[in-house]
Amino acid sequence: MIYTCTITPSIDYTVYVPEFESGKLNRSEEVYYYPGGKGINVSRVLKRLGVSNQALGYAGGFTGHYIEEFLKTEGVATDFIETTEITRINVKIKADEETELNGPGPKLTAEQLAVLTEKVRLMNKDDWFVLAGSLPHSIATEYFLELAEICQANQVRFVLDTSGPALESLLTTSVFLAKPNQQELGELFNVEISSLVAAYRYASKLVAKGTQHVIVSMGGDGALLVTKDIALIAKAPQGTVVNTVGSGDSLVSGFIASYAAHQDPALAFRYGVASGSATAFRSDLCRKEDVELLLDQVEIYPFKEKDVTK
Ligand SMILES: Nc1ncnc2c1ncn2[C@@H]1O[C@H](COP(=O)(O)OP(=O)(O)OP(=O)(O)O)[C@@H](O)[C@H]1O
Ligand SMILES: O=P(O)(O)OC[C@@]1(O)O[C@H](CO)[C@@H](O)[C@@H]1O
Repeated sequence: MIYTCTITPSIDYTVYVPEFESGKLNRSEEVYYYPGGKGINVSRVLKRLGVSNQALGYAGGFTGHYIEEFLKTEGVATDFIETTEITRINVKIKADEETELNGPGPKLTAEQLAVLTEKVRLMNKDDWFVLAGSLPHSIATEYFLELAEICQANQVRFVLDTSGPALESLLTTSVFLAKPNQQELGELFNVEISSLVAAYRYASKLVAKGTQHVIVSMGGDGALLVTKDIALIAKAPQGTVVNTVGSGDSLVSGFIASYAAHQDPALAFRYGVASGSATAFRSDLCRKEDVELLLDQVEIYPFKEKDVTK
């Protein structure tokens, strides 16, 4: 089974406005209330790609209830641990530019954290554990390290799509897939990554530390996959961008869905990039038919440092 885990879910209140002026009253006639948070997006896309999975994490209050009901109507299995705190609402403003306002994550008790640990303990070598989204600063990094170590001991495939201080420590454990975007990769090393060569060099450092597959996503420029055996660049398909929120999560879902079926990282990379772009071209997350239409438009070629000028 594939388990996703979102410590900090959200409702993504997504508003489209022709123009957005900060400091003024802006009115929108098109709004959506999507269940969000990175692990939840991974779950929703996996389900759309025909891969059954279960969404774990924490949810509470009327917003948490809304998320659970929404996922139920889409056929996504959930097993959230209830919080007394209301799950956050993240605001996504779609105007000429995309502006986001994300709320803080929940404050969790030791008992609530222990419930998740016990769920992870029950996973085995046929399972995947996808830890995605921000990890509240109030939770010690050691807690997440313990989850990673349990995965390692039980040969659970551990996928990481998070940012912040815990990420660096977690990347010293046995990670199956990490998907930082360019900025997140830079933050890990305290550098700005502005070229493919730099992305390759820093991704290689993560591979050297033990991460099996590193995908550096680069928005409309595509993505880079580095493993100990291969380095591939994917150019993203062209299209009309509607809403890029969740495109990185869709990349992760597409990679996992294809890898679980074929165990071929290059194939999975193509499927992942097509999934990411298919989401960028929709208001909500991608559907399987969108992904399959884009597959042939993803150009993939080997990365060779000497051939790359930027
Ligand atoms: N403008 C775009 N045009 C085409 N494809 C895009 C565009 N933006 C994103 N994508 C696709 O989605 C993938 C992931 O995008 P990105 O690097 O923005 O992820 P991210 O920063 O993790 O996003 P998020 O956190 O919103 O999920 C890219 O590798 C690409 O395939
Ligand atoms: O605040 P975090 O946890 O870093 O990111 C949360 C979030 O921006 O990420 C998803 C898109 O990737 C959205 O659904 C959600 O609102």
